[in-house]
Amino acid sequence: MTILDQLTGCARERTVQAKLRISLEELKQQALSLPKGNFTFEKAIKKPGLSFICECKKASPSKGIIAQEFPYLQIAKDYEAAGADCISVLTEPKWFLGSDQYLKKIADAVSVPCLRKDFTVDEYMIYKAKMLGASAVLLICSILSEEQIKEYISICDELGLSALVEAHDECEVRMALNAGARMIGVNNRNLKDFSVDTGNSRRFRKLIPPDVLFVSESGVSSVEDVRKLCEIGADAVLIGETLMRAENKAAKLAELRGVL
Ligand SMILES: O=P(O)(O)OC[C@@H](O)[C@@H](O)c1c[nH]c2ccccc12
Repeated sequence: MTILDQLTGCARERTVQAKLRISLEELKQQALSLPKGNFTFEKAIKKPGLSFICECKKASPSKGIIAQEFPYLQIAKDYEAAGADCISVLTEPKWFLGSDQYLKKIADAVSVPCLRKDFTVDEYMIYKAKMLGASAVLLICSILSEEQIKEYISICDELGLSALVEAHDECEVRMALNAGARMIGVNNRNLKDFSVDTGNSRRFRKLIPPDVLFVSESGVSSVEDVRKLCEIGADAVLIGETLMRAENKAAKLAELRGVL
């Protein structure tokens, strides 16, 4: 079994457990009774220039523990103060050591839009993301069918959430486009073997039409990486590990944004 199979299996199991506490119908009703979102995540990325999505992540399956100390609220506030356009929060508990509560507390404390970074395998998780204060959810092509992506995008539309549809190869980019994605994240990391190649973003950029937002995800570690991604016309970069390992996150973000 690959790690991706295990991650999706766990996400299904978490959903089964959560449904015992609150049924899908009840959660759906609660989520739909909240004020509709305003697609703020997409809007933040649409602004001219390269946008920065900064990630709060304690650990990952490929790197183990990345941050021994994890004052997630302070990290999120530092990101915001240093000019992050959006914040990505891992909620997957087992491999990424994330938590729904991290997202809820961060979304309450900052005014930039937050992405629920998790392995969405059930519509339940989208309603839950809304309840937690997220402005966007991640839909990973390699674990979903085109039909599911379509269906989940329409649930997001109903809630005013943005969907970041993640693709790792040409076939998945086409699948995302066919499903009506307005925002595609090209993952430079292969979730099957964890190899990283920022050339993915360069290769797939031309497949993505100009009216679809293009986010380059993973493995961005230097000003040079950022400059190259800017050159190919990325709308945003999603950076986790590089920021999480930096002692001074604000300074690191300023350096990557070219402000220093
Ligand atoms: O830490 P990095 O290499 O900067 O990567 C961030 C982000 O792209 C990565 O965490 C990620 C990309 N796709 C995912 C899907 C699930 C969990 C995590 C991810």
